Amino acid sequence: MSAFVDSLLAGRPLIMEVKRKSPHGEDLMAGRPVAEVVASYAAAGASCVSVVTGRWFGGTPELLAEVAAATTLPVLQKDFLTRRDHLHRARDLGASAVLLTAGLLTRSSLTTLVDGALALGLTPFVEVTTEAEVAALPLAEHCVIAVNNKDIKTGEKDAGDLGRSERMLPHVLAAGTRCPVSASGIADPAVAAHLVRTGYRGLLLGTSLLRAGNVADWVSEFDTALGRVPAAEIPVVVPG
Ligand SMILES: O=C(O)c1ccccc1NCC(=O)[C@H](O)[C@H](O)COP(=O)(O)O
Repeated sequence: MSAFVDSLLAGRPLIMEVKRKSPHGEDLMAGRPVAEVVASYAAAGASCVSVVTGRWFGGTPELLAEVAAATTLPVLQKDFLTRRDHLHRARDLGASAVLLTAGLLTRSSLTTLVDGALALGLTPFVEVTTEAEVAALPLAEHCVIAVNNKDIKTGEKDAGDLGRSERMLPHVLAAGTRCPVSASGIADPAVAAHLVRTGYRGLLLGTSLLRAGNVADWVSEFDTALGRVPAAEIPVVVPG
């Protein structure tokens, strides 16, 4: 059982991210309080919230606690988590899911961390960029498998290759996950809707939402592109 996966599968397939800085040093919060950004995500219909605590993106562990205190939605911690005590800290600070970056961990560390996360009731959110990483994944059926469209090894300074998500989806599904996610570099609501139509059950959105003037408008464009009627436009029928 995973609150993170259940929330994504039951609701809008959007994980909305709090990240202080872009890889190029741009201030993405623009002076807004964390709680205000998180509230705008919840109001716009996020199913889950992600928070980047890595310091190269301006994050801190305390930012996780701040985000978790501001929402009842399941929270993903994005950082380079490499040890079991990192998992304990994540849980204690309020995370429901933890990022494990397959390309940066040995197979045995990844297995230990997936096991450790599950034992603590945390959902392993395993990020992959190659088919070989997917094939080597332990306990894939208990993990979210996220295809990262950007390259973390070069600090995600690239624009992102959304074709990677398309190419890798059959391999990700074959691994047995209930919840394939496409992450990073998704700038356009129509492209986001296309990824969902191809079979992704979750999208991780950071920069595009943090830069959007109005998150609700972005989501409404996404809903329209997906063929969903935005809640605000459903006519209220008063009986009798
Ligand atoms: O991807 C990682 O391995 C990673 C590790 C530590 C901190 C952050 C990490 N990734 C950050 C991201 O992948 C992006 O912030 C996230 O996917 C949203 O991307 P974007 O929509 O392009 O801002």
